[in-house]
Amino acid sequence: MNKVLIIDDENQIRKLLARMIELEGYEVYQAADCRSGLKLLDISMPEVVLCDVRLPDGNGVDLVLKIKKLFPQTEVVLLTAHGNIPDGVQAIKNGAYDYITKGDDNNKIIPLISRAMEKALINKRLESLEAQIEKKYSFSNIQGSSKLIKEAILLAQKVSATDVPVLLTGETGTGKEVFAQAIHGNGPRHNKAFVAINCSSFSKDLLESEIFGYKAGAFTGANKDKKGLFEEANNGTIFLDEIGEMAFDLQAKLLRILETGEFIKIGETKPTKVNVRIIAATNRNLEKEITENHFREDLFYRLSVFQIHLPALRDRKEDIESIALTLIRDFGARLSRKDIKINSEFIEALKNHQWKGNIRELRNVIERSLIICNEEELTLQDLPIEIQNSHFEESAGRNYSNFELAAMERRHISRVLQYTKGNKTEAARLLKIGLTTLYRKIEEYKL
Ligand SMILES: Nc1ncnc2c1ncn2[C@@H]1O[C@H](COP(=O)(O)OP(=O)(O)OP(=O)(O)O)[C@@H](O)[C@H]1O
Repeated sequence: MNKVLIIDDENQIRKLLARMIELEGYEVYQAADCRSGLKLLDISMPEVVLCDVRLPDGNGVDLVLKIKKLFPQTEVVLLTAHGNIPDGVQAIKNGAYDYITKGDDNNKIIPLISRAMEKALINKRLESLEAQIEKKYSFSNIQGSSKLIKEAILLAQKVSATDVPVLLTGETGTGKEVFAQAIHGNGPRHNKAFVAINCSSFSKDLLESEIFGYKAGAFTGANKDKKGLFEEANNGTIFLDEIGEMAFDLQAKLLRILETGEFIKIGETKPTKVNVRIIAATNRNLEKEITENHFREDLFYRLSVFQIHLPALRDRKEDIESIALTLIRDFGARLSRKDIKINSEFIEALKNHQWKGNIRELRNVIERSLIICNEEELTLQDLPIEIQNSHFEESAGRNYSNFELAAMERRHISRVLQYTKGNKTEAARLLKIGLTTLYRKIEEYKL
């Protein structure tokens, strides 16, 4: 139930108001002075406060200021004396939602409370969304406790307080965008825009229009002016993903922004000035791209003032288990499989895999396994076949070629043994081979 607090020392009026408001379905609290009003606010957190001006221990107009400072999402409506407009005006300056004349405007009170309540509920929702975004854009979101990831986090934390351009390098799925968001979210620009663009998703001309914008009439189809992403990100951060894919002549324009903070829109003659922090990312070897004349050396030196390399998942194997468990918990909650158990072989197989797609691939594999799994426990069988295979090979201590019959036989026997929960007599019966043969194969394949 939504809550309203009435602060008024005139008992009769307060009780009358309380009755009226209760009849509208609100939970009503009452206080007779500033001190008990603030105390009730703290305990019951009402969304709306209806407050008299003259109170025994203070003035309602000043109280508005205090309430808004301590409880910014609460909306206050001031009850002013007849004809005292200056009080109402000052209350609004102090942050009140509105004011109303006591006694005269009784029929306006309920609609006003209802509007103030709507605003207070929006304030609450906004605060919770902001908290969610803050969490998303924070370093606490970056999982892993290996030395390599900790070093990368430490560097990123240091650079986040500055305006220096950052170049994030690392394979696909290693978290370059997650790092860019955290650097932005922890820096002085955190409450300004974070604009991301993947340079590989556009042709050269489209990318130029997207990033720098254009003037109406610049080319056929340019009917009106278009703001580019640099303007959208003004005072905030732009994240240029896959920077290695940017066309050579566009790179010159980017270099100019880095050097002067200015660029010229397509079809424009005057430069536009912006104040944008640039974070770029690549999974290419830019030094190699420079030698092949695909990337400008001067731009590289400008961008790579502060370079952070994000380690591949296979180079920080010690993180795989904890990341996997967190992902199982998160996806498990979403897929209503909160209490699912995890077989140790499942985790071992994850640790043995090469993870060319890094955390993105791990996320996808975990989500898929949870969807596929029909039992109470995640087992090897719930993993994609290539992960199962590499696990079998790893535990056999040798590499089988893709076409080797032995590899398939090993995998099949292992699965049947898992199915019979290690019961060899039952496994031999299902495989239609003798028990001694099964023992020999278990020995041979090191199962
Ligand atoms: N350290 C991490 N902790 C938790 N989640 C992570 C981490 N790194 C990456 N992820 C998750 O992995 C996925 C891929 O991350 P992200 O898009 O940041 O990678 P990327 O390196 O930018 O990839 P690409 O080069 O393909 O753009 C996202 O779902 C992200 O939430």
